[in-house]
Amino acid sequence: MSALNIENLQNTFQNAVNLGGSPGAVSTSPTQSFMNTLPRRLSTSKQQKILKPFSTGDMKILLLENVNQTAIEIFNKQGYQVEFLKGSLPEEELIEKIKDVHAIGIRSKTKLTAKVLEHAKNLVCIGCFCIGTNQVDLNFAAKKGIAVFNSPFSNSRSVAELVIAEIISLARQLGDRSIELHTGTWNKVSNKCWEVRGKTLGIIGYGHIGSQLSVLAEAMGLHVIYYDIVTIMALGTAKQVSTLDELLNNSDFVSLHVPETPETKNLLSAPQFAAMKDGAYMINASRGTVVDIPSLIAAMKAKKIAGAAIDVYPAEPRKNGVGAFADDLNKWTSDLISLPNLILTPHIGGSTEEAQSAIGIEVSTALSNYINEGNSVGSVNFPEVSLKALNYDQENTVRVLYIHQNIPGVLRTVNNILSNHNIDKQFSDSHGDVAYLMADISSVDQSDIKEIYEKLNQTDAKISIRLLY
Ligand SMILES: NC(=O)c1ccc[n+]([C@@H]2O[C@H](COP(=O)([O-])OP(=O)(O)OC[C@H]3O[C@@H](n4cnc5c(N)ncnc54)[C@H](O)[C@@H]3O)[C@@H](O)[C@H]2O)c1
Ligand SMILES: O=C(O)CC[C@@H](O)C(=O)O
Repeated sequence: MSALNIENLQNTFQNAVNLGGSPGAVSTSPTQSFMNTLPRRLSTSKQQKILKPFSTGDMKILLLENVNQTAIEIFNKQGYQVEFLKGSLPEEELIEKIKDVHAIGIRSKTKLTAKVLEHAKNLVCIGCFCIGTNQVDLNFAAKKGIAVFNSPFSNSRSVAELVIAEIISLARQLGDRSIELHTGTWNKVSNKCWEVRGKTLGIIGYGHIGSQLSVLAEAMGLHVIYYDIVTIMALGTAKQVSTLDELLNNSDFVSLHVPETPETKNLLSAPQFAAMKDGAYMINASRGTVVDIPSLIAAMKAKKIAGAAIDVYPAEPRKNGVGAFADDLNKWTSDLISLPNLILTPHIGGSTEEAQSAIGIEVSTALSNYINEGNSVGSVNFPEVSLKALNYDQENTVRVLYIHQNIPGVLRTVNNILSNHNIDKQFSDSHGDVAYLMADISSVDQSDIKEIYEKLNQTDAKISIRLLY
């Protein structure tokens, strides 16, 4: 059973009575000012009706990992109950907490595995307040009817700027000079310190971040080459190369911007470091699994690699704190931190005020749109379906949200159930094994709603149902 279903029908009916289909009742619902801030996908001159067939105060949102204040404000304006925690939670605590929440907001550390999601009886949607979604079992979530949203590019610029800073810092050994001076050592050297002008930057993964980095790097006089599994239009004078080896053989700096996938695990390991130019530099701000760290340590000890910057690690601490980054987390930590010209940062590539604020707004808005209207556009694991917002002229109209197994004959069954009413609009799409039907049906009396719900609930293909009005 999904969240806002039969158990919530009492609330549903109560709320319907409260609203009474009348615009005057809007003051009991979330503020219109918030709704006005939502980027509307379809404009209408009529006042949009706010669809919320549940008591908003019963809507529970759990926000972990210090999700930005902008998100809390948006959810508060909706009238939802928001619980906010600064860190992520260990599995057992997460399982307890997730049991009764309707939406959860996380960043990169919270692992929403099948085991955890199995306990999420009321969960309607998940917000990843970041780019990466590898921390969520996306297929399992979809099969449970849980839509997952992320922020695909709000922190791309922040990551690209960090990498630019690191390219110059590595070329000038800035980290080491700074540490030395902090401890009283004056070490004025130019040996193996370089300008970046005229050097070659090799970018692995030319997506949102890689291509931003390309533009910034060219502005500083670097030549840019890139390797990607798909053919992508080059920006500026950058050039795509056809093999990873070609990139590694020709780059003074190699920067990784690929997602975590089975194919990118240990993408850079001993053979790839061997293929790099002598004295080259490596930067990884993608995911910790992409670089085989013991091989990097060996290549740096052998002076094959002259410096590296790492922002992401195979295992990362759940929260900030002294002593959190140690051998019990990743067994090679002591070995790694002893290396010269190595910049280590605690997964802060996307951690700027600008990025976090934009992500907070973007993801909380997507979740609110999905909760309130059923609009799944932008979901990363779900069919993307949307219908024009209903307006107050459309009395007695109910929006049916029916998530179901993608098997033949379902639409016929559903349309039979809805056939006593006028189906004003209908939109259905599928994504793998899961399909999502959204329909606005008119001429529905309050007394019909429970019956429609119960009939849909008895269909074999049903994953979850919500009725909004
Ligand atoms: N350090 C941070 O704080 C931080 C912040 C944001 C994103 N990230 C990470 O950076 C990654 C990239 O972000 P993005 O927004 O540029 O993603 P994106 O999806 O826009 O681009 C990724 C690119 O990698 C390519 N790619 C995939 N597999 C590849 C492979 N095996 N070899 C070569 N290319 C491959 C894709 O074709 C795509 O062009 C994210 O998935 C995330 O894990 C880290
Ligand atoms: O903010 C985070 O925890 C993750 C940042 C980054 O890795 C992302 O995927 O956007």
